[in-house]
Amino acid sequence: MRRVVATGTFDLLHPGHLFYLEESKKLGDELWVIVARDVNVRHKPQPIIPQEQRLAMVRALKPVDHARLGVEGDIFDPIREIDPDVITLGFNQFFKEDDLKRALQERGLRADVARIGRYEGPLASSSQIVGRILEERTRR
Ligand SMILES: Cc1cc2nc3c(=O)[nH]c(=O)nc-3n(C[C@H](O)[C@H](O)[C@H](O)COP(=O)(O)O)c2cc1C
Ligand SMILES: Nc1ncnc2c1ncn2[C@@H]1O[C@H](COP(=O)(O)OP(=O)(O)OP(=O)(O)O)[C@@H](O)[C@H]1O
Repeated sequence: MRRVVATGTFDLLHPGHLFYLEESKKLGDELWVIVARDVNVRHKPQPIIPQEQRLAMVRALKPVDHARLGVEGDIFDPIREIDPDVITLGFNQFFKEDDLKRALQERGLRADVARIGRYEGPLASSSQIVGRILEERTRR
């Protein structure tokens, strides 16, 4: 059984998220998703949707076999528990593949790292959806 781990914030689900998860699932038999905790989203504005609700929506998606919230502390703890064969990074995730590979090796974790491509859609970005709502609903 080949296990794949995908990660992300998944605020305001869109087809780009689905593409990332479908492509991740193709790399193995079982897809595990780690959903970022609100407190750990510091690289962009806080999510609109609360973490438990983001988790519930991700868990309901077809390619997803298991979904859980990440931890607040050491992000390698859930990886140790799941023991995946592959960890996928989305096209715009800030982690560099080589840095993540090195960090895994240093901790004795065997997972490989794969980068998934971009889905090109008119509104396949959480921040663009927020921008569009503000534009459309605040116009006088
Ligand atoms: C290997 C790995 C493990 C992660 N584990 C956690 C975790 O335990 N808790 C958490 O809040 N975020 C964790 N994250 C981070 C997020 O899920 C997400 O990748 C990060 O917030 C960037 O998200 P975005 O580009 O989807 O916004 C992990 C990321 C990676 C690459
Ligand atoms: N259009 C897309 N095509 C492919 N993968 C995507 C796309 N949008 C998001 N992803 C991937 O889905 C995962 C979760 O993404 P995230 O929650 O950061 O959404 P986002 O739409 O990129 O958010 P934001 O617009 O705020 O940066 C990440 O791995 C990300 O790279």
